[in-house]
Amino acid sequence: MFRACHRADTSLKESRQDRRRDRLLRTLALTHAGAARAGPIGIRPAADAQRAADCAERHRLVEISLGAALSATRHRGSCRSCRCRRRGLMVSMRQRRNFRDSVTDEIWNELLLLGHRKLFRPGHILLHQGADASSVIVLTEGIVRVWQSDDQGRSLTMTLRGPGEVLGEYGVLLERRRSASVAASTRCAGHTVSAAAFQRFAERHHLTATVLQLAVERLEQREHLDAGLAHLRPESRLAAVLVALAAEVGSPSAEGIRVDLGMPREHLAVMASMSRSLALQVLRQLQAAGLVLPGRQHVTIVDLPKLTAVAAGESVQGLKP
Ligand SMILES: Nc1ncnc2c1ncn2[C@@H]1O[C@@H]2COP(=O)(O)O[C@H]2[C@H]1O
Repeated sequence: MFRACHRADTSLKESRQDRRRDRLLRTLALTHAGAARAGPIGIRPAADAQRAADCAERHRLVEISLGAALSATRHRGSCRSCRCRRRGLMVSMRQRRNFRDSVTDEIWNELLLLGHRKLFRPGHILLHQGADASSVIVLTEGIVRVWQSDDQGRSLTMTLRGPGEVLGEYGVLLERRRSASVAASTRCAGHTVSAAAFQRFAERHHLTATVLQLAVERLEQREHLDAGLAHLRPESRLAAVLVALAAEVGSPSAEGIRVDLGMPREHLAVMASMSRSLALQVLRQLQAAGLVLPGRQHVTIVDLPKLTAVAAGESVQGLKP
């Protein structure tokens, strides 16, 4: 009787252990499939395995978007979408406010309806410096490069701008010629709205001040960056430029925050006020320290919190001072 009970008890225990092991293996296999790069997400019951895999995918995105630290406000967070209570260090990214963020869906859609949609190939020039400002382009997809040419024909890239921006607004609202040229860095789509229609739209919705305020904020940020550049070491200068571009047009990718430059990497040198050879050397140093992954026409920021620290002039492990 005792033996029978003991056997029954043992086989119960074994089958429980087997089931637990099975669950574990299935869960790990599923989560591993879904989260090869997401890191451990804990062991869950088999019934939850699919949800765990979905969650791992979401986590990766959550982590990447939150991991894109610009504001360096670190906090402990958990995944709200699946309530799996996965805790970790998360950092919130403060992306630049643009026109799209400043208006309701209704107003944005009304603006799009005022124009006609156009597609632009990489390299296409949307606005020419010095030309009459007869329209604005409401950018809905892609990234553009803004640059100015000086009297000697040298061009200075000022910034990159992304979807949700109104391009050519300075000339139209201030009734001036184009202050800069704008070209598509990637494939772009936008709605061209005539100057008169945009002015009426901005007045109707009391948006003239908002558009000008966004422009002033942008110019102030550029001035702030330029002022900082003068005092910083080369690696901090380049890091500051990359961090600023990430705030403008960075998008989450599997490796980190991808910044599509739409120009050879050497052009970053001009933005960071240094020679091309020095810029390439610094990029290699940042790459060796695991902070960035340079591509042909893009740079992926692998560790934005550290790059932000470098931009602020702090010393970072792995980067030679
Ligand atoms: N410093 C800048 N930062 C961002 N965008 C700019 C900057 N300078 C010019 N632009 C944009 O480039 C456009 C060129 O034509 P506009 O001057 O009409 O309007 C300008 C802005 O939309």
